[in-house]
Amino acid sequence: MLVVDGLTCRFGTKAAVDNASFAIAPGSFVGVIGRSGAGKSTLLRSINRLSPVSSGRVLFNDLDVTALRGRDLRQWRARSAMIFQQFNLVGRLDVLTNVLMGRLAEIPSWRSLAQLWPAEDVAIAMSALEQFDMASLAAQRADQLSGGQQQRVAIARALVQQPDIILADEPIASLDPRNTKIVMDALLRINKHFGITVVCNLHSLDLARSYCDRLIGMATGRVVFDDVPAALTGQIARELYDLEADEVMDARPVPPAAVPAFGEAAVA
Ligand SMILES: Nc1ncnc2c1ncn2[C@@H]1O[C@H](COP(=O)(O)OP(=O)(O)OP(=O)(O)O)[C@@H](O)[C@H]1O
Repeated sequence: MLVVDGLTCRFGTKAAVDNASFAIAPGSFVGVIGRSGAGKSTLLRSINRLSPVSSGRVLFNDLDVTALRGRDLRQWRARSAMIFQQFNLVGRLDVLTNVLMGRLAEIPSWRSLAQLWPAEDVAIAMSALEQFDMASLAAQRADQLSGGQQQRVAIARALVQQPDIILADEPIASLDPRNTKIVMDALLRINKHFGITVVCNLHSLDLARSYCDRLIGMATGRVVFDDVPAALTGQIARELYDLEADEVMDARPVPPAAVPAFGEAAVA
């Protein structure tokens, strides 16, 4: 169970996250929604401890995440894998090595510096790539891939961390509709097949309603909505986005997300 308890993250006098509290049960697929600047990224980054916490706590089971330092903090960052909008791959390295980076917390640094990856880790990384139809591209430089392919490599890297939770910070913001679906389906498969909790910042309400089993709505740093997608009325959406409801609630929802089996993703 992930518990966010009175979490506040300040930048100067501005509270990017303001007294946020909620609990997320294992295996959930939670969407964090809200307009630009609402505090979604800061919330995810503070759970991973990439952004500093001003007050309040993040707890994971018995672990006080906010109090972690040094090696314990590094281990938490491996257990709470981040996926970023801009993929954050090392472009000059091949795909397999990028995925193996997800194993860094498990192996001595001299081995990774010398790129002496244990055979078992190579097998884990290749298996992750296979699950996203990316194994044939293992030797290719990461910067030669399309955006959708790069994000699948980033998801494979997150998966080999064997995380308890994946924190995806607008993972589809730079992708076209086809790759958006491929990447969201990949996150859904990880969630349903491995039971890994996914918390995903999304701009699109339609995607959030299609893929998530719960939505947390933020406005000016505060949690102002926390419920199942069906409870998100046009009125609440209008308040969240400060727009006319029909501007944010598409009348044609994205087709419901059936959970695709591994290996079904098309190579983009
Ligand atoms: N490192 C920082 N230094 C100063 N202010 C910051 C920093 N990071 C975020 N902020 C501010 O905190 C607020 C929340 O930003 P955040 O990026 O968390 O929002 P968001 O909902 O993720 O927005 P977007 O959807 O545009 O990414 C914004 O006003 C932003 O300018």
